[in-house]
Amino acid sequence: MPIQPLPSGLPIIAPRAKDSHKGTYGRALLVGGSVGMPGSISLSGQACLKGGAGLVTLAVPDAIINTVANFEPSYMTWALPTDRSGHLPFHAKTRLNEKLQSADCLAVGPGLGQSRGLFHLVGYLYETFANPMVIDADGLNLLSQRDQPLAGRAGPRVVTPHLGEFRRLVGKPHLSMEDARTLAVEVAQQHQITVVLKGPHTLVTDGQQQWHNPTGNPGMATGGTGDVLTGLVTSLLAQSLDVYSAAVLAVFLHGLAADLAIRETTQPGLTASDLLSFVEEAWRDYESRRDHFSN
Ligand SMILES: NC(=O)C1=CN([C@@H]2O[C@H](COP(=O)(O)OP(=O)(O)OC[C@H]3O[C@@H](n4cnc5c(N)ncnc54)[C@H](O)[C@@H]3O)[C@@H](O)[C@H]2O)[C@@H](O)CC1
Ligand SMILES: Nc1ncnc2c1ncn2[C@@H]1O[C@H](COP(=O)(O)OP(=O)(O)O)[C@@H](O)[C@H]1O
Ligand SMILES: [Mg+2]
Repeated sequence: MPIQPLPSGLPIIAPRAKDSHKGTYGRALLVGGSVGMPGSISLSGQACLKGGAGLVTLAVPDAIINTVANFEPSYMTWALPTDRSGHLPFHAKTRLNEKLQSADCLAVGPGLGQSRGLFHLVGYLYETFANPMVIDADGLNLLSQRDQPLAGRAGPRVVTPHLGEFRRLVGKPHLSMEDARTLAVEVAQQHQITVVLKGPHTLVTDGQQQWHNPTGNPGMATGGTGDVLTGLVTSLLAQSLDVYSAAVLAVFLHGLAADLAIRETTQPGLTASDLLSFVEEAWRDYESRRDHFSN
């Protein structure tokens, strides 16, 4: 089959400069995890590495730090306190602040769980972190509990809800996917953020532009695939893409990885870990199509 061009509107990343080093590709900090959910933040961290970030640090409750560290030697970990319910307490922000100062970008949410302390912690990060930030999963559920969930951002923001999370964010429990896609554009425009409304043909919008993703398949309907996407978006933010471009390219590569994966696995058999291992194939496909049509 002839090589297909990349879809128009897809961000094109230049090949790596020969003299580049890990500092060139950014420092990403990911906050998440709780007792019982160490896996999701690890999936995000591994995806952040596979996406090409230079340095990846996972800030997690100290009760799960050994488990999280044992999943993957290539990221660093940063221990935060654990409260009696197995979550990060609000006062974790003191130790978190030490790492936030050197973070080029931040992701918050995978496996975080929910508590009063976390409600305040996530709101604090949303309103004070000046660099780009991705909010996913319980990070979104916690923002949803605020009077004005998406108001007061301190820097560029990407939110990555599935339909259930989007319904909570906008306070409309019965919203259809079709109406959610329309409302997502309005929400993005109102708050000047990027919204990634996940599902078949994920929508990415910053209120002005829209991307309807052509890649992906129902094999992705399995726990943890969204956590992988969070890591990929964060990775591209670390590499200095703007929030909209980072979201579009991450969503495209994520779906492409799944499309390549099911040639070798099956849709029912696809796991989030399999998806991770096909991110490299997705990069290879992207680079070969980019290079083929670059002249
Ligand atoms: N390995 C792990 O530790 C995993 C942990 N996870 C964490 O579990 C926590 C809860 O995440 P959930 O997504 O399960 O939370 P939700 O409370 O949003 O549960 C999902 C539910 O929402 C409903 N829903 C409606 N429309 C949907 C749509 N389009 N896509 C998906 N669900 C839809 C479904 O009925 C589904 O049962 C998060 O912190 C998340 O990061 C999950 O990511 C799964 C993997
Ligand atoms: N039927 C489908 N077709 C294409 N992509 C899908 C389908 N179902 C789920 N996905 C994708 O899988 C991911 C699921 O994310 P999410 O629901 O947050 O999972 P989790 O929280 O378990 O990690 C999203 O990127 C979504 O677009
Ligand atoms: Mg999710």
